[in-house]
Amino acid sequence: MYKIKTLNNIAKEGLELFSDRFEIVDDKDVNGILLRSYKMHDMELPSSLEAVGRAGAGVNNIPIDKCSEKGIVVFNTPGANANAVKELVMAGLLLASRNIVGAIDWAKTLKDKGDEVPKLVEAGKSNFVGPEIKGKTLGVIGLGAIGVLVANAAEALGMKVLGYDPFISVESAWELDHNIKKSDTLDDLFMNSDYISIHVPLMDNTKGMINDENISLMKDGVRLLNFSRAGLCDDSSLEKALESGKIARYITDFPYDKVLNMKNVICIPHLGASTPESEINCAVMAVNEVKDYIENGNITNSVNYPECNMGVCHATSRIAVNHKNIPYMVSNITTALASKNINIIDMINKSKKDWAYTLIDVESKITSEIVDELKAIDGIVKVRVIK
Ligand SMILES: NC(=O)C1=CN([C@@H]2O[C@H](COP(=O)(O)OP(=O)(O)OC[C@H]3O[C@@H](n4cnc5c(N)ncnc54)[C@H](O)[C@@H]3O)[C@@H](O)[C@H]2O)C=CC1
Ligand SMILES: O=C(O)C(=O)COP(=O)(O)O
Repeated sequence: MYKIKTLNNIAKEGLELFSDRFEIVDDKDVNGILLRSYKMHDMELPSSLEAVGRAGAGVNNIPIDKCSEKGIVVFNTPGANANAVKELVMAGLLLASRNIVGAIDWAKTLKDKGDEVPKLVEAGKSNFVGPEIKGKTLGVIGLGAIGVLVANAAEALGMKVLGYDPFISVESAWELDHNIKKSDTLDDLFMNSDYISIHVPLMDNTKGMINDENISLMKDGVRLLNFSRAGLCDDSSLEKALESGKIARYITDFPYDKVLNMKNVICIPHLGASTPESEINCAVMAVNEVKDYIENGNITNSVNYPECNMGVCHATSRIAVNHKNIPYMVSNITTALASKNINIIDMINKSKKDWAYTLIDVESKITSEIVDELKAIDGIVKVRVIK
């Protein structure tokens, strides 16, 4: 029986897809983990762990390098929550413009003022005037699953849209509305945008990408939206810019104490992916990925190991080997098998940056002696007998 542990609530529509070869348990020694935003960095990774499935996009809550070194494949669910985030970003654009939150708060103060309310409304409303988004320029940083949807939706609402993504995928480029202008540099986007929305992952090279230097290039009164991760904006730069009015409003899906105390900030409690549709999409995708990896050794949408698919095994046995992407691995593995007179009938070897994966179907039963021999090869970090 394969054991799966969930570290966050995972939609039942996903969990139900596990066959009766799987059980959801609360043990330590599990084959797979499913999670959303749970921070795994301080968690001990058991030697039994084969797969981590992030039902969502961002993987900064998972110790990817540590997982790679232990041969644990980390999956995410690209695009599965993108529409949910896009819809909230569209709301964010309007919240950034029309002082809707301030106005609603003020309207609540009129409670119990009887027949006076309509008169007070008409007298007070001029305090809450805010600009339209139509005709204004939105700069979208990161044109992946979410950025593309945001750019296209803003364009459909009459905005001019500038996009910046030096690593844009061919698929995203195909999806992008032809009216969206490419910004060759980030500086160019900062200088020409009335609204800026960030849709990049939090990584070492994107951390603090909104800082004093970049803010100084922005238009006075720019409105900034961050539905990606808190760490993309430098705290003290943000605080200064909001205080001076350089940034007129900051809308974020990632509240923390310091930002909650800043002026002109609207905080949403990380609701980007919190729709039933997105929760189901993410759970279904994550479960299918983890299940196919554990049962068949196939890898789809991993962030640390390469894509690999040999379907269901029809041979006598299948072995999966996670290893470093270094010379002689394939020859060492095949030599070890040949030395035991094991004939290979199908095989894939793929690599992704520093890590590689070899999936092999053979005509004989795999013994624990062969597994131990493979495990002893320098560079191999995990060996699994799938069948
Ligand atoms: N608020 C929420 O609930 C959610 C937040 N997110 C956040 O949004 C981020 C983006 O999500 P997706 O669009 O689904 O991911 P994605 O992987 O489809 O897109 C990310 C894009 O950023 C681009 N990129 C990377 N580094 C860049 C850089 N330095 N400058 C410009 N572009 C760069 C990539 O080329 C890629 O096209 C996630 O990493 C996550 O942090 C994602 C889902 C839900
Ligand atoms: O998918 C992402 O990156 C998100 O930020 C969504 O997080 P959640 O699944 O709502 O905890």
